[in-house]
Amino acid sequence: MLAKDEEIRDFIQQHLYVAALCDILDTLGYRNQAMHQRLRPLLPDMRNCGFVGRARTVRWMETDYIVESDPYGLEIDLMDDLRPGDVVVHSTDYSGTNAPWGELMSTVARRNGAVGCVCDSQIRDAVKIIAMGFPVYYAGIRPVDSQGRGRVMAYDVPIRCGEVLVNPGELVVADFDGIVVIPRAVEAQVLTLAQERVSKEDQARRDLLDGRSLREVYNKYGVL
Ligand SMILES: O=C([O-])CC(=O)C(=O)O
Ligand SMILES: [Mg+2]
Repeated sequence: MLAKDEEIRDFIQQHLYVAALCDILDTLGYRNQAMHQRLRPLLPDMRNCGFVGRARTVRWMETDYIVESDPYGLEIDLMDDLRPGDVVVHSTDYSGTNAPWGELMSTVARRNGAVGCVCDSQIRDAVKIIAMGFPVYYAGIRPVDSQGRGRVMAYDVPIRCGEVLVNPGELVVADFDGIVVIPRAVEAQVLTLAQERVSKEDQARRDLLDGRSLREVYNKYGVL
């Protein structure tokens, strides 16, 4: 991530959360930016299971053969090309035939500075990834290698993951509630509006604890 991106990441981590970002995207007409609820965090610490980073997208294709000359192909090239602040985002594997993410992928990703992975497919080496503390969101756990089952057709291309179209470089924010993808065109606007939203929620919470009715508080701040 660039210095500016590091500031964005710190700002989101300190002040925002996924639900607030989703509400702001709703108001801007982007109502389908939250990934499907099948994608859940692997890390058991619900306060520290997420991440903020930029999408490195991976488009998979199911296969039933091994390419003997280079069984992993572009999958290896992408991993070696990861940079600080990246989030690896794998396209959906509805059949769940393949586990492209595991402990070694987590190891190289972290070493290269990547902050997380969304694998809308299977993962393996789950206990070892938890021990490492690398944030992964996954659709299932299954101990089968990708070799001969799936192949990366391209990376850094638009993909579908968790029923959301993800473009390379888009901001991906994950916490215990789930994962949201913020389109580039509205990124700055979303961050500003989400901050206002959070401060309204803070005021609403205070008023509720002071004994005001939900109707009164909702009428005053317009947030829920
Ligand atoms: O082999 C794979 O693709 C996944 C895996 O086990 C690892 O990353 O350690
Ligand atoms: Mg492994």
